[in-house]
Order: sequence, then structure tokens, then C-alpha cells
Amino acid sequence: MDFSTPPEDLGAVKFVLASHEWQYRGEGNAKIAISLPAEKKVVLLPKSDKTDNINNSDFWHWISTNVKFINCIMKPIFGDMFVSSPSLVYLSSYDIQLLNETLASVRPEKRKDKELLLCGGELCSDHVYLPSSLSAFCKSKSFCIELKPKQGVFPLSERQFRNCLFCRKQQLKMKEGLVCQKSLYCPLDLFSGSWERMKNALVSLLCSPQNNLRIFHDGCLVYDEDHSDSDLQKVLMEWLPSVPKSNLVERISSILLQALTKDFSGIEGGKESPGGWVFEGAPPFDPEMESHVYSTRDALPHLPQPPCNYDSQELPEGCILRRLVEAQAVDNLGTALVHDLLKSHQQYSISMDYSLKSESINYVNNILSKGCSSELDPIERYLIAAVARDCSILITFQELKEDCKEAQNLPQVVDEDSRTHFLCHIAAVDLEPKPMSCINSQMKKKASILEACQQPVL
Ligand SMILES: O=P(O)(O)O[C@@H]1[C@@H](OP(=O)(O)O)[C@H](OP(=O)(O)O)[C@H](O)[C@H](OP(=O)(O)O)[C@H]1OP(=O)(O)O
Ligand SMILES: Nc1ncnc2c1ncn2[C@@H]1O[C@H](COP(=O)(O)OP(=O)(O)OP(=O)(O)O)[C@@H](O)[C@H]1O
Repeated sequence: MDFSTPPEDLGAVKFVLASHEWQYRGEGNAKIAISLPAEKKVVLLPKSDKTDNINNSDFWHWISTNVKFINCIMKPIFGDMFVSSPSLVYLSSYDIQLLNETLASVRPEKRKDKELLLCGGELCSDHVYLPSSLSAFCKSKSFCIELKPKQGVFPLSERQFRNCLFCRKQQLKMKEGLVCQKSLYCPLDLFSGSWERMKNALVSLLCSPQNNLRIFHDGCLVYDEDHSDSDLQKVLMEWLPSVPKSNLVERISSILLQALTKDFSGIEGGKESPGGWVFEGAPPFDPEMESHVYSTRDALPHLPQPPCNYDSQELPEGCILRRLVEAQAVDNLGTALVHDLLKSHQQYSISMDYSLKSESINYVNNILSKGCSSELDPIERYLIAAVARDCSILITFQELKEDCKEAQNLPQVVDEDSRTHFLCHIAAVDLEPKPMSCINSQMKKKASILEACQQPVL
């Protein structure tokens, strides 16, 4: 593969590793994140497995199309205030190789099936820190909670299960040995609009984080699934002022919930695109619809756990939870119906069995040409919703200096027990489009989940 041609014509800027102080931040299934602490930026580098076969020109078109998708589709849907625009960088193959070698000792074993092969990536604001416009009013320590909330609203065709997809998938994760304990978290509670259930969901995430919660302190990972309860207590003691007999997990959950339900529209110059996210023809989020499926719900596999609660009420306007749930509801058909549609669609069927990055470019270009409009077809809507069902949010807090009158109108939350005020910021990340083949792979995953639920691991 030849990655030597500088892709400057697509707006990419040269990134020389040796010119920056850098650290490994973390990774998911698709990208490795390198943080640049002095600049408060991150470089996100796509990973490849040995079977990926993409040429230089296709790679650069794919990655620049991804950035356009974030800017033109996900940003209007979530709102300017929750999404920042990445730019493109290119690296030498020497630097990519150096990264592979240097990172080998810090990368988790379970992620090493893929490595860096492609000489480019996205440069983004590092959202584990507060933007400087806010941190100027704060004391020094910053904390960030990363959440991957997963799917919190389901199309009618997928509401017949007693337990939601996340809770059913726990059976598969147990069966495959990916986790040794089931998560206590249920996304339906987080998105329920009920203060008590949302709070319980956050406590559950803190106590069983799996790959759905991480905490960073001044840019360093201090709590995730590989840490213990006592690590969590230490982090929270560092974060919150001591108050005798108070429950730190409860206190942090309350702070987090204030941030997740806060109306950020209009804050930080975060102007809405015309009409906000709701574009003509998008199915409105309708909690009433689910009443129709009660009658069939009991017919499906019973897990050795209580049923999930599909009841929900409206979330506050302009808060991140509402934006997420509305973006997830852009698909109102569900995987099986969309999969059937795809099979019958001559135009798409060719892309279906391929996970090649170049294959996704065509459908993303179609979405880009339509924009957030009623012209989007159900398959395109599904692919947009799929991003919102798997993205992460970074919620960052920094303690406000005492008597800081200038910060009155800035977004803040309060720890009631200690009366401490924190400025906060929320960013959605991992908003790149999924390949068309994800419809096929999600069908297969759902079949495996059903099978795992038929022989539940206790
Ligand atoms: O479909 P799911 O729910 O299994 O989600 C996958 C995630 O699994 P999770 O359940 O969060 O552990 C999975 O996360 P992990 O690798 O398990 O941390 C990825 O996010 C995957 O996305 P992609 O295919 O890399 O773009 C996700 O796949 P898709 O969203 O592309 O289907
Ligand atoms: N803009 C950002 N600021 C700070 N940290 C970030 C940013 N973007 C990503 N990260 C960190 O990098 C990690 C990997 O990024 P990302 O979630 O985009 O990767 P992925 O491989 O696509 O994930 P997934 O497996 O969930 O699809 C995130 O979990 C987060 O900790």
C-alpha cells in the first residue's frame, strides 16, 4: 500500500509525532486516541485488521467524507453545543510504525486484533478538559465522565422483548466470557425522564462500568472496568469536598444527572441550526406508541432478571439525553425490517456484505446530498440512528472559583451536600458513519443474543 501522497488537497495537515508531547489516551473497536496534553487536543487514528484492504486514495476520501458527515449531519442533529468539528491530519508511515511499537505495552490485549496501518486521522478538541472559555473561571482540577449510554429508545417492532437490547446482550457477553458479571445498568432507565430511575441508572453505571463508563482526572484515566470499588471511592474523595456521612456515589450521580438534563441550547454561543435537529418527516419520539406491544411482551425468552421498564416521559428540551434519544428515534423500523428492505434494494445490496471503508462512501455521500431532510430513506435513517445508538458522551466538570460573578450564566451544576459549584461541558464523540455492512452484522448479533437468552447464564 502506498500512503506517501500527502492528502493536502483534502485539507489534511502534516502531523509530526516528534514535534508534540503525546500520550496514549485509549481506544475502542475502531480507533486509537492519542492525547496532546500541551495543546488539549486528541488525534484519533483508525485501526485496521490484516484483512482490511484499502488504497490511499479511498482511505482519504473515506476519512474526509466521515468528517463531512459529522459536520453536516451529526452536528445539526445533536446541536452545535455538543459536537466539535474535527480536522484531518496525515502522518508518515515511520510515525505510524513507531506508534504501533511504542503503544504495544500499554494497549489492552483484547484490542490488539487490530493495529494502525493507515497514515491519517482526525484532530479534535480534547473534551476531557473544559474549554478555556470556561476553565478560566475555575480552580485547577478537572474531572470527566465518559458514558456510552447505548440504545435507550426502540422502534415498535423491537419493543416486544421483556428486556431491552443492552440487558439481553449481557447474556451474550457472559456466555462469551467478555464480562464476568452482568451490568446493573439499563439504558431505558437512563433515558426514562424519571429522576429516580435516571439516578439509579447512573449509580449502576458507576458500580458496574463495563465499557460504558470511564472517569478521567486532569486527562488521566482513573476509573473504568479494570478498577475496583475502592478506586472509585478514592477518585470521588479527590473530586468532592468531604461531608460527614455523605454517600459519594449518590452525590456524583446527582451532579451528573444535573448535567445530563441541563438545557445547553443557547449556551456558549451554541446556536441551533434552523429548526433544531427535528427535520421534516423525522418520526417524533412518542412514548405512547409502546403501549401497543404490551400484549406480546411476555411471549419472549424470560431472563433470570426483572423485566426492563419501557415507560418513559419527556426529557427536558435542549439536554444531551433528549438529543440522543431523538437521534436514535430517527430510525422507526428496527434492524429486521431495515435488513429486509436492504435485501430488496438493488442499489444497496451490493454494499451489504462488505465492510470495506470505501464501500461506505457512496451511501454517506447520498446522505450528505440530502442533508437532514425528509428525503432520507429508511436505510439512511437507520444508519444515522446506528451512530447515535453507539456514540459516547464526555461530561467534564471543574470547580468554580469562589464568588465568581462573571460565571453566573455559564453552565453549572452543584453538589448539594457541600454547596460546591462546578462548571460543566458536554461533548458527543464517536460520530463517524458506520459501514453499510453494520445492518447485516447487527442482524447477526441480534440472532446470537436471542440464542444466548434461550440458555441464560445465571
Ligand atoms: O452493536 P453493538 O451494540 O454490539 O455495539 C458494538 C459495540 O459493542 P458494545 O455492545 O458497546 O460492547 C462495540 O464496542 P466494543 O468494541 O465492545 O467496546 C463497538 O462500538 C461497535 O462499533 P464499531 O463496529 O466498532 O463501529 C458496536 O457495533 P455497531 O454499533 O457497529 O453494531
Ligand atoms: N474528542 C475527544 N476528546 C477526548 N477523548 C476522546 C475524544 N474522542 C475520543 N476520545 C477517547 O478515545 C476513545 C476512543 O474513541 P472512540 O470512541 O471514537 O473510538 P471507537 O474505536 O470508534 O469506539 P467504539 O468501540 O465505541 O466504536 C474514547 O472512548 C474516548 O475515551
